Amino acid sequence: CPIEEEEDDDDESLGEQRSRSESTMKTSGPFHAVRVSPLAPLNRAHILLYSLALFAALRLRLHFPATSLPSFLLLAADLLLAFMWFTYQALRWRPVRRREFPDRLLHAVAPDNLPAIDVFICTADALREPPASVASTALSAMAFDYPPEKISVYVSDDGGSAVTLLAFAEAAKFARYWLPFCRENGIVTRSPEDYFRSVEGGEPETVKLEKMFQALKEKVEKALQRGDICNDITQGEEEEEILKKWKGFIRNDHPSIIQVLLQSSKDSDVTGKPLPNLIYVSREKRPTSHHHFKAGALNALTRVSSTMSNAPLILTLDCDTYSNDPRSPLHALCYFLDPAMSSNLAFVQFPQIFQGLNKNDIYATEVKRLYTINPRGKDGLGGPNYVGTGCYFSRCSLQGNTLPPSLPRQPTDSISSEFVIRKAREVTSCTYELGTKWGTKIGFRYGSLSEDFHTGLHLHCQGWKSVFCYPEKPAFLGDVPQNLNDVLSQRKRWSVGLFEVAFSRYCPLTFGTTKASFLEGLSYAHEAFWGSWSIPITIYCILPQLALIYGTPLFPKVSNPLFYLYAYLFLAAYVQDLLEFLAAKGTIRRWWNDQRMWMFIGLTSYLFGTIQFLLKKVGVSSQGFNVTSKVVEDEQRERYQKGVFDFRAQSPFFVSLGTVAIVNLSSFAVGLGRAASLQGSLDELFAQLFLSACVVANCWPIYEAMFLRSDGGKMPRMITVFSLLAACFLHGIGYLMFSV
Ligand SMILES: O=c1ccn([C@@H]2O[C@H](COP(=O)(O)OP(=O)(O)O[C@H]3O[C@H](CO)[C@@H](O)[C@H](O)[C@H]3O)[C@@H](O)[C@H]2O)c(=O)[nH]1
Ligand SMILES: [Mn+2]
Repeated sequence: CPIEEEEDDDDESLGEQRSRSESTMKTSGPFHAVRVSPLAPLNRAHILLYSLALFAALRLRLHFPATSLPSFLLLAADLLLAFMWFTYQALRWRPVRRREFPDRLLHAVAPDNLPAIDVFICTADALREPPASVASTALSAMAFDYPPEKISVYVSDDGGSAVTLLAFAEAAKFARYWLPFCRENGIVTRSPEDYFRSVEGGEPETVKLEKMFQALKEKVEKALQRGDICNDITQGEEEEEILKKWKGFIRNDHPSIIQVLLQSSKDSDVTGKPLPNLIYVSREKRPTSHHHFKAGALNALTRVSSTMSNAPLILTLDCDTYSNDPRSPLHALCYFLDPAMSSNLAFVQFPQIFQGLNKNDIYATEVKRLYTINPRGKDGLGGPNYVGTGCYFSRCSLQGNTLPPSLPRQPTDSISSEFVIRKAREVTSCTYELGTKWGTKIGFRYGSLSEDFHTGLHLHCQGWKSVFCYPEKPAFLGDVPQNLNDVLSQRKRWSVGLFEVAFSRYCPLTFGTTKASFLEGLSYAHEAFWGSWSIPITIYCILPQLALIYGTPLFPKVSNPLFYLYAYLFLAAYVQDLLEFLAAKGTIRRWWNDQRMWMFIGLTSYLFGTIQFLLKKVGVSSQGFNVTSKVVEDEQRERYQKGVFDFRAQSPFFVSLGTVAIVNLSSFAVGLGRAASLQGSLDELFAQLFLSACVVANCWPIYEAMFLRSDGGKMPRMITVFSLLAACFLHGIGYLMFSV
């Protein structure tokens, strides 16, 4: 019985409303409420106005003879901008906000009746994803405020590393102390790594646990450095026995390795309470068979867990996404246990929120639009995208209702019985999926490097719904890449993955709009075609600037009333973007960096991603899933924390950025010169001069890195030279285009 639509427009903030309702309405009432944004009507009115202006501007472009190359390019750019704008409006149509009342839920549902939860944690590279941190993420989920015997944590190790198994074997021992410690002291940050980062010393109990965790970390690090686990690292026969499983195998060629590290029915913590199940899984890998990256790993875990705990709910977590609020399961259950929703609710997605961002978020790694603004927009249509982590699924949405709920087994069989382990190994073998619907019709979907986007789209198209759950206190926190090259590479992977969906038979524009709903399809299309931002961004960052150098006007004069049409289109887009950003608790400085990174990403990740995707289409190259590194060197971390750009990499991305920076600097200088000396040219060329000025302002960190800095994060000399050469080349093209 949820409140379907509660359009109360009082001034109370959501937080206040929540605490008030929770304290006064403990007895009964719905578990959650939803409210449509009061801005929705305003958004719709603005959509109308803006689309009229857009239409007029496109007509104007068509009027110029599109025979000349520059007008043709500008027309192409404008059409793409219009397309991206249009698809985005679906997200502004009906944004909603929700809130949950977990206390009411606890009041209404006895602990015995709470459903079991299987937690999936993926890791893929012991060097880029430190195993002790992965174990810390697992511990944070094991320590949920939830009956421990109802929690099972499964870790998928695609990195095929004995060190990860060691870290988990150690974590299993540490859990005996850690879980009661959290419970008894009311600790909220239950990832030990993050808890001890913020808390130092204190009670003897705290100091003791800190020492234990430190010892765990050191042991794991020692093993990592050695690259081998010797007897002096392991302790006791039991651990040696466990680690033997990895003897003689390498990461891309090994059988399934499955180890039950904790078993709720047998193992208990130091106070005698049961512990959650903890299971290590490294699915079979052979060089000859495709493993489908993270989606493959998640599907393997889905099947392994169905042979063991088979919980009706599944939480997926990336190895760096630790729980920051032990009550997140209860928030999710406020939806899953609502009979009005549960029948077609596939998943409850929490936002991705990150720790360790620098003050002004120079690389815009918060990705506010993707992770917090857009999901609210989608939530009003049929539900947010799945974003890969911090998401509770109903198992049926992944496995289909047709599947037998569990394998036939004796109730007396424990999850570590020979029979169950044999089954689990069977379902994680390389050949198990051949000829099945895994990855196509059921489970996490294959065929895209953005498996999360792809899976969410499929579920919505099958008629499932989802919910965006955004409690005041971040439920999960993750890591961000801390240098520019890593950020740009990550976004390139995303854009390729999204293109793979956009140009498949599941294109959101056709498949999405018809199978889900028109607006949902549009909103999915907006993200699927992200990579195509590269075309208008590149054109607008180069072409008008070259024309300016040669004195060719491409936009109406300031004295022409049509100039105001362009001014409106430009300003309204940026101002609306800014307002939305601020409304989502952003700051102006962060917004500025966000729009700068949009431009940088367009000129690099999206551009290279588009090219790579095309090459892949014609069969030239293909890319795997490059795991983002979660290890940061001290020097880099320091630079990042100071908010200084890091260009220390021989990266082709930087040549692209450097070239655009130089072209704009020169056109801005020439343009200013023209405006000062030639009468009337400011009137004619103002729009282009303004555009150059904007790009120059955005490129400021690049000029610094090329010409002013001397620290380790400056632009490599070679990259500066290549950029200068490329800029000269572009000037030559400009000469041919505008002067001959
Ligand atoms: O073959 C693989 C590759 C990756 N992973 C895991 O996938 C997760 C995400 O990888 P990461 O390198 O951190 O990628 P990001 O770009 O930071 O991740 C975002 O984008 C991914 C899709 O590209 C989503 O899967 C993630 O949930 C989302 O946070 C990590 O836990 C990896 O261990 C695997 O398990 N197997
Ligand atoms: Mn990540």
